[in-house]
Amino acid sequence: MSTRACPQRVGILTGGGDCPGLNAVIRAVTQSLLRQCGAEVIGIEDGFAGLLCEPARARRLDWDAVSGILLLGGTILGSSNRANPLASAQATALALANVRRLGLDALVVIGGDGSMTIAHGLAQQGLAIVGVPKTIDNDLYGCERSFGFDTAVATVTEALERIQTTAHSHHRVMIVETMGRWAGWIALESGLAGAADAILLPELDYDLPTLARHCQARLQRERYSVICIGEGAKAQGGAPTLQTSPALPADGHPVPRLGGVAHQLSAQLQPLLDAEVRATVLGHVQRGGSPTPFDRVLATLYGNQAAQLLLQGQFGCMVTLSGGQLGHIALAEVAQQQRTVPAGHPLLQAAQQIGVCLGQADRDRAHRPPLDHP
Ligand SMILES: Nc1ncnc2c1ncn2[C@@H]1O[C@H](COP(=O)(O)OP(=O)(O)OP(=O)(O)O)[C@@H](O)[C@H]1O
Ligand SMILES: O=P(O)(O)OC[C@H]1O[C@](O)(CO)[C@@H](O)[C@@H]1O
Ligand SMILES: [Mg+2]
Repeated sequence: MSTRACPQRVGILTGGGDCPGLNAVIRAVTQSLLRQCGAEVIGIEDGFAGLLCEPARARRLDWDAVSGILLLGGTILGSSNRANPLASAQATALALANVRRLGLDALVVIGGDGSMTIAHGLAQQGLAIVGVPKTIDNDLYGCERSFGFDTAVATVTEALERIQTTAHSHHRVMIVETMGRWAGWIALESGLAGAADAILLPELDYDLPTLARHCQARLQRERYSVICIGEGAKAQGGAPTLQTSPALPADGHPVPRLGGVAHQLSAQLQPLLDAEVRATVLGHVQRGGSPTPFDRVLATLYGNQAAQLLLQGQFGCMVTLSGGQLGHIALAEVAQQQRTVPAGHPLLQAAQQIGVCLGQADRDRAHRPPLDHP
């Protein structure tokens, strides 16, 4: 982290997959800077893709530009989860040249782990950067809550509630697949909130016979079952379910595209159960729509905190929430890291203790109720 004089012309971009609350951050950064030091705020369009255009695609953000956007989902600036200024020396040079041409003396990068890795690389080249932790996946190192996660959990929870009633009516086993890449936070929290009988995470490879026994026991008691599975989950000894990605641009960094594990699991489970199995992949609906009140507040706090760091001349860092307190962490610590669900996390313990199947043979069998359980 470094300290310099307070910047007068600040760029802001949104990188990675969009998520609810991006506009709330853009608004808070802009309003805070305009009000506190009259800095000019320049919005870069489509994330790092806009910074890699000749000329860069950017526009000025004033009070009017950010008025009324707090409630809006998505990002008024656009985003890209494919462009990468670190992919080649030419791309890095172009990004740095564009920052100079735009006259920016600092840049706010609102993004996830990939965007923070890029931000760190650019900071190492001398750019004054402050990061803001964005992602529905909640997988950013050093930060206990990224904005967007709460809204995604609310959306998945509502979906699980709806799936419960149709599962009950048709006496089916219903599998609901969430996003989250290699972190199971969305599946875990929404699975608990939406009363899933089994929660399967990328962090805990599931044992198919254990899961089948759990569902079968549940079918005999309740005649239906709901499984919530994170897209990065896999069976013990199996491989993650990947989609074919469209061709990347020449300067792109390949990020595997997940999705479809619910259909794999459905095919694995069906022969083992006495009920029909169905799969629902929730997909991008989890990223859309207006942020929850919690995410509006969190995103506003994060945006304002980013502005305060800029005003203090604190760069090369990302805003954080830790122990419920706002703070910041060096980008060097965040880059190339992911925050997955650790073994023994209190939510895992609680889930297992109340009888939710996590697909783990020994633990779940020890607590499996007898088939004639009332
Ligand atoms: N390990 C990495 N090193 C360098 N660049 C990366 C890395 N991982 C991802 N990127 C690049 O970062 C950009 C955004 O990555 P990614 O799609 O993971 O989004 P993100 O910012 O992490 O947000 P989210 O994961 O919430 O969508 C992409 O351009 C990708 O090429
Ligand atoms: O928009 P795309 O490229 O399909 O990305 C989907 C991925 O982005 C996220 O929504 C956010 O990182 C992941 O949960 C998901 O795997
Ligand atoms: Mg990411």
